[in-house]
Amino acid sequence: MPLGRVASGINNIYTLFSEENGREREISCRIKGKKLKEDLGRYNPIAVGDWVEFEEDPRHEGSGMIVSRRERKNVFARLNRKRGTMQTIAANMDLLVCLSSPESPPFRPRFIDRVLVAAAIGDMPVMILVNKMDQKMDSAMTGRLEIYRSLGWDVRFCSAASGEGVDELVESLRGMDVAFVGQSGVGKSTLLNRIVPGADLAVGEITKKYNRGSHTTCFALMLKGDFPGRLVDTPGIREIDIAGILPLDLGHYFPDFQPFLEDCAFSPCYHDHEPRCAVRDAVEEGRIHPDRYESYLRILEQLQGNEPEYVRERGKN
Ligand SMILES: Nc1nc2c(ncn2[C@@H]2O[C@H](COP(=O)(O)OP(=O)(O)OP(=O)(O)O)[C@@H](O)[C@H]2O)c(=O)[nH]1
Ligand SMILES: [Zn+2]
Repeated sequence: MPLGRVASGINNIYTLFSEENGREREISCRIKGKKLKEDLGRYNPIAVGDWVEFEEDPRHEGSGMIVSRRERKNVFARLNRKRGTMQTIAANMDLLVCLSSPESPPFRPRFIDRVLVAAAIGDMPVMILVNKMDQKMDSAMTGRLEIYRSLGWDVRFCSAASGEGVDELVESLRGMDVAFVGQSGVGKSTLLNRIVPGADLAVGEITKKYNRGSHTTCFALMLKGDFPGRLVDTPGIREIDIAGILPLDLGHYFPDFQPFLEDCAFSPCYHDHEPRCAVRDAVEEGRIHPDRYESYLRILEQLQGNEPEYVRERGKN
């Protein structure tokens, strides 16, 4: 059965990229029988980046039915709070680029921390990319970026507007499947238009009143066009709610906590109220940045408020 890559999905109609005799075709598909066996009551059983098997309709060239989904190597997903289900934003990516900006919208390390946790749960590697490097960066921001770098994340800078840093970025992404996430208005569409000429993504004006962008992209979208590798644009995200892990395991998704996790007096330890907690001691001693610890506490609180059935559900698949 032919294999296709999910490039977009709107209102249960999916566009697949499928290669046939070295030629790329687009197939418009629905899910056969409306449900896949891989569908575990998720917000979306199929996500951009998925590999799926499909049957083409012999009477309508270019349209067909998705029959099954291949196992995923990784996912980037969040909890859709309204529906209480996991929403997969992209699957099978070599890299997730977490895009941010210094001033408009303002730098939000708390958001980046959530992206890093969600990506780690789904086994997706992350690059932290600061766009709009023409804007002013304060010392709190550069300090935070330095922490990410020291913890092993690739931290880069560019300006989609002027083009500075973009060539180096493109060089580092060559041949990879890469999804871009970020808050609305950080410049994803501007950057992708620059990287993939002809991508023609809508660029929104920053809503000045709130100093944040409005939603001009509606769904994740795998771009066509001239790039060696697949690039995926995602809608501007305001919040990322974490799910798929037990609250007690959250500390393992903070690499800066790793050296201390074994030394807490109580086991298990939530690292929030227990006496003689090695993580809290490390915060006191300045060995863990207090702001990273604050991110941890907020995510912990959110996880503890999740419905029980979404706590245990694995982030993957
Ligand atoms: N100063 C500056 N402005 C930029 C840069 N890159 C993009 N912008 C501006 O930022 C605004 C938002 O850009 P978009 O590309 O629409 O942002 P987005 O992240 O795609 O936003 P959503 O579609 O809402 O997710 C636009 O007015 C861009 O012109 C940059 O490097 N520097
Ligand atoms: Zn502890």
